[in-house]
Amino acid sequence: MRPQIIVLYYSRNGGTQKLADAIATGITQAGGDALLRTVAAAGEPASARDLALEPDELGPCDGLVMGSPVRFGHMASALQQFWERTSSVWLKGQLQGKPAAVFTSGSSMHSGQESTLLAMGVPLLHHGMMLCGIPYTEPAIQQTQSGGSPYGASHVSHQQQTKLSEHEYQAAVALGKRVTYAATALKPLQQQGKL
Ligand SMILES: Cc1cc2nc3c(=O)[nH]c(=O)nc-3n(C[C@H](O)[C@H](O)[C@H](O)COP(=O)(O)O)c2cc1C
Repeated sequence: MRPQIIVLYYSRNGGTQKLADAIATGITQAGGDALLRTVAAAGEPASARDLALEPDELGPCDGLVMGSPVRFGHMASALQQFWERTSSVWLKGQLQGKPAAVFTSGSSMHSGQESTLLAMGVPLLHHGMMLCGIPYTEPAIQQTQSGGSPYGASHVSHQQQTKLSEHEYQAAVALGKRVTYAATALKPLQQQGKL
């Protein structure tokens, strides 16, 4: 069976959603199925395109990639609130030993992308997930003049520009592939409870 990878994101203006789509492309190219899911923020309409993720969908997945806009150097509260609904998943260890990765969109350089990426990894580590970054052997990480980092995929949106640069796109595709290959490789050990 093809690895089922959840791409969970929140996006108000579309930049983070563009990264989610590039990551989904990488997942598909690596032989997996990308399940694009979102969360609704209080006072905002639900996504017209992707379903809202419910915690009970986490158990069957083989990996998860999570993305958020930068919100004062941190992830959006809608995503934090989602993780606060996952205690039963955590108690059963349903994400333990599965690969994960993170991505973000922020309006300018040096204004919180790295702190947001690192903060998003924290709940995933609490769930026992195996966090993947993007290695420096990926040319886009070496060459980018905007987003893309060893901590995860990213986009610099400057005045709400949602179009990804070529390097941002390539880094996001590479991250989707890496999580999918990791899910394929880890699944036997994960199912035996060795991770
Ligand atoms: C409340 C708020 C706080 C924000 N804080 C930051 C920030 O700390 N650093 C930054 O680069 N952008 C910040 N932004 C801008 C968004 O992160 C940026 O526009 C992002 O690309 C939006 O992603 P989206 O297109 O997926 O909605 C903030 C935006 C809002 C509304």
